[in-house]
Amino acid sequence: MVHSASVTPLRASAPAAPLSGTHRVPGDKSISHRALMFGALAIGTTEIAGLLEGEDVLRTAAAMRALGATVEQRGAGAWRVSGRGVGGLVEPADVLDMGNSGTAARLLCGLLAGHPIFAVMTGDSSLRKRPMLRVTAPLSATGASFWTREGGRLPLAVQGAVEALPLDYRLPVASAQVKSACLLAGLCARGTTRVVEPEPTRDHTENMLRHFGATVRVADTAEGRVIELEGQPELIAAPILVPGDPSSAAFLLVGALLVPGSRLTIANVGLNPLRTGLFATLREMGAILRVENARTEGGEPVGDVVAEYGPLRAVEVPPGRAPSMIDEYPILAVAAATATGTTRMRGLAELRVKESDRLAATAAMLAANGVAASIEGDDLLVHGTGAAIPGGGLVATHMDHRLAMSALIMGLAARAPVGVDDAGFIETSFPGFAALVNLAAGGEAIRSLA
Ligand SMILES: O=C(O)C1=C[C@@H](OP(=O)(O)O)[C@@H](O)[C@H](O)C1
Ligand SMILES: C=C(OP(=O)(O)O)C(=O)O
Repeated sequence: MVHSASVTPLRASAPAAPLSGTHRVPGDKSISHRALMFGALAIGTTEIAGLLEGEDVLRTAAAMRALGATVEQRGAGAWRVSGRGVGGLVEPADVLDMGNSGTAARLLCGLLAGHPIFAVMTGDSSLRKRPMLRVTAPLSATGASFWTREGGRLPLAVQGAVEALPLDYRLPVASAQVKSACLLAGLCARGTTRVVEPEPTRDHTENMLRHFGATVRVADTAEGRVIELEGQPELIAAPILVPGDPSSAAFLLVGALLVPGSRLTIANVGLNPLRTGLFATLREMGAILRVENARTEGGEPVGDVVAEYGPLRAVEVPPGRAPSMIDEYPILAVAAATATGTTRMRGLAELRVKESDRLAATAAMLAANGVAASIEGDDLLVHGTGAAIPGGGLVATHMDHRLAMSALIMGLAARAPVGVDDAGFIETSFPGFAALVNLAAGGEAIRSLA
């Protein structure tokens, strides 16, 4: 289950045929983490269908087991979680290793803060560089104590609160992980936990809390979006249907926009409006991208997304859109590389603290393949070629799945093949990525570089 010590270099080149057919991508990563965590906190047995079986989510599954929940795989994507009730998690016997996953680590901090137990958490060398103070600082106000490595990095130790106090916290950055950590801690606290976000971020936590029976109020006010949770609810197990991950669908859909003659459908994609900023941006760029069979499933909007090849033009992406497409900038940059004109993506400071410094790494990925890109403050500028990307470069992925997938999609639309130094981290969020691209391309567009 864990990314092995060996690296997986891959190379992508223009496919012999356009991308076509109807395909599905694995389950949504954000919803999958939360399904396992809420299942572990609920009374009864939660049946999950469509769970993402990527390494990040498997880390969460292992952590929930270590905290006393029963977590079983029943079939492909079908998982069963028997929970311990809010406040019922037990002290783990060993260190919790969250691998490459920021979401798993930060949400778990919230969950642990509310339980009177001691735990130690670590992660891989990418996760150990990422800031945890953004959660440990607000969570300390519950009464929990955190000890982190210098700079607020993992490994960390936590002694959870005996009687957690409710938080009243205004997020300094737009982050669904920080919001969710506060709400998870608030489950164990007596009284109302209040979180204010400057910009709305993905609301899967709020939706799932309601789905399990908690009382959550959301109001848009002059100070931002205010979320209030009534503490110490009894969460009751409820079935969860995980839609396809729009952040994963993005790679194949952009591939279809870029490879001449393509027409591709990704069925069953989650279309929560707080996740669809990329699709809005691509449409502004002139992309032929439409939703068919729009429906609601398991409380989340879902649809089949169809993409067709066509020319793209540069746009300016406003900073306020970042939360709704925060993981999609590397693949948007690939689309922008083929567009006519210069695309400016504004307000991307948060990209510096992802699995890698995605702002620098995305610019370097483009530069290595003959596309001019620059960083001005927190903005990324991509000078589109208005034609095929030159390609021919080897991209350093820095343990970052989204860079690896973006670079490989770029290779499909480039004149010369594009290599990536290590595609192994794609397993964190999109198992089977290369095979699915090759299926859509009807041949080996992505192959081993070894
Ligand atoms: O809450 C979540 O599931 C996520 C929130 C985002 O992170 P931030 O909260 O740091 O913006 C996103 O980048 C990550 O992939 C998943
Ligand atoms: C940023 C990401 O995930 P996480 O923060 O969970 O590592 C991502 O999947 O792009």
